[in-house]
Amino acid sequence: MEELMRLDDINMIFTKKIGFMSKNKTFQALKNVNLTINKGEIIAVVGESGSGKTTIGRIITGLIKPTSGELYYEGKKFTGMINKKVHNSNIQFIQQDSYAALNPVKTIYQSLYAPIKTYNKRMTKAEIDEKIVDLMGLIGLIPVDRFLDKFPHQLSGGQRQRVLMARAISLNPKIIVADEPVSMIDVSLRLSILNLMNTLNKKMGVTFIYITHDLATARFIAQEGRIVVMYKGEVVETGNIESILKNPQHNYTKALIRAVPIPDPTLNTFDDIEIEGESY
Ligand SMILES: Nc1ncnc2c1ncn2[C@@H]1O[C@H](COP(=O)(O)OP(=O)(O)OP(=O)(O)O)[C@@H](O)[C@H]1O
Repeated sequence: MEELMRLDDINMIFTKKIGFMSKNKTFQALKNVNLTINKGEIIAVVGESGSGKTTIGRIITGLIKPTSGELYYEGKKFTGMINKKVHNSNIQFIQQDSYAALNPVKTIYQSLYAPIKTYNKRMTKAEIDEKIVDLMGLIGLIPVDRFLDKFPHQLSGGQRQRVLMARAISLNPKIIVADEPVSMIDVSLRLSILNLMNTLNKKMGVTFIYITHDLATARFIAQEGRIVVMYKGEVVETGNIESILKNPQHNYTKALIRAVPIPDPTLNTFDDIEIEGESY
């Protein structure tokens, strides 16, 4: 496998100001994290709340800089954001709250159009419109005309997550970091979003970093990929998910497995879920 990004001994220390006149308090959110991300793979980062998953995601995307350690992207030192507004279009971040991620006063068409135009100055309006129609088809929001003039609040959570996927892939990224993308949407629609990530990974070769507290969805999405288990800011275990489930090494992983029922994906447990109403 070809290396795309490497996190080399990353530490992240946050400083919190506690009250007026009092001393700053520091908190180490990541401790000596080493991780290699390969081209085209799916990695599920699993851990409880506060274990540092989102912090890793924000560092990979270049939204924050680590306190120490180095990041390499395609073998070169990765400096993250070009400036505060312009992110590296190769690495996209999809957050949990799809409503907050979209501008409430812009239509879906406007939300998709702007980033494509920003990164492809030479594309004409007609070319961008064609690309938007293709993207909408790819992420399954059809008939396209039914959605383009809608505002975010007029869509369901699942539909908004699809729009975020479309916006992310519109820039032809190499990596998409999806931070709990299904935790705020209806259980019956989660599987379709997870499947969409799998499809985009297979069709476009996009590397997905799927961040979750939920081992079951991690297992579903990373069947052929890898899992990274985080505990208190450290990567405690990494490898093929089935091997880790069968033979967990770290006590936290053992506890995590005991705490949640994990449906076996080979039993197609999810297929039994009836999706009512909309099919996305
Ligand atoms: N900007 C910040 N300033 C101070 N502390 C922070 C900041 N960002 C994160 N933290 C702290 O770092 C720790 C790890 O946070 P992080 O969001 O990475 O965890 P997480 O595993 O993603 O948890 P969750 O699932 O709840 O989002 C938390 O204790 C959090 O309070």
